[in-house]
Amino acid sequence: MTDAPILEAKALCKSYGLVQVLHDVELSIAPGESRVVIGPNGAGKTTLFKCLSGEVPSDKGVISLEGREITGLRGWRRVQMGIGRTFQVARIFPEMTARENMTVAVEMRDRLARGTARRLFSLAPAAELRAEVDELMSELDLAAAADRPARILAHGDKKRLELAMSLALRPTLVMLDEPTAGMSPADRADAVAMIARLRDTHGLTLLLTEHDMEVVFGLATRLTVLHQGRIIADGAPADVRADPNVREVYLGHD
Ligand SMILES: Nc1ncnc2c1ncn2[C@@H]1O[C@H](COP(=O)(O)OP(=O)(O)OP(=O)(O)O)[C@@H](O)[C@H]1O
Repeated sequence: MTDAPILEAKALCKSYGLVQVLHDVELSIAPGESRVVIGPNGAGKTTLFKCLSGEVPSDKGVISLEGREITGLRGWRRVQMGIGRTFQVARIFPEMTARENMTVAVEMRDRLARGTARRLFSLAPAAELRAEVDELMSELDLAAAADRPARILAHGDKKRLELAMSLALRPTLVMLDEPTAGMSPADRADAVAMIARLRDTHGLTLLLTEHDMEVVFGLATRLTVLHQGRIIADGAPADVRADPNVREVYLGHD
């Protein structure tokens, strides 16, 4: 692991109207880290993700990806540069089958790489792309759901499909916004094991938000605590867990 950060945010600020949601947020994520951002509801975690991924513009501050400034870049450019993202509610194409969803993602990655993204999609990609779709679907336990419309998939299948689609874009950093939200405890444990396995096999750096403490401490190599839009702690999970200030505003409520 080198010390040069994959993702860095400096003095990041964001307001919605008159309400300032992020105050001078500083974040530095090293390659191979699994960083989990925790904090009470409304702390600004999703807003931070949106600013980092380019879904909303930040008002002030600088964001860099592998040393290159990305602050003003649109979301799709950041995806192209290696940021993958999943959402609290899975964003998939509901009327297409799981396999068609995957095909769109794999084809898009291939077309962006070859500069042919504007051509019409046929959903009949080359054999090697079809093989890649099959491989990713079986890696994420989606083979049985492949030919079902995405809208009727079970909750966990939808979340895994969205994750598989983001992996199809071959990201270096994957941002997961509450990846186990709405799951049963058993499904949560499976999701943690799968995320850890994917991280290791694909060599991913992870940035997550999560409320479930078993998930947090099961995945985090480093924790950042956000409270009212400010970072109040950042460090090794055991140190953050023991921090009296963190216990006061968040962890002590468990
Ligand atoms: N589009 C928006 N317009 C106005 N205010 C917003 C908007 N999005 C979020 N907010 C406000 O910004 C604050 C931070 O919200 P955000 O969703 O980032 O918090 P969070 O830490 O992700 O919360 P949760 O854990 O509940 O998902 C909240 O007070 C929220 O009401």
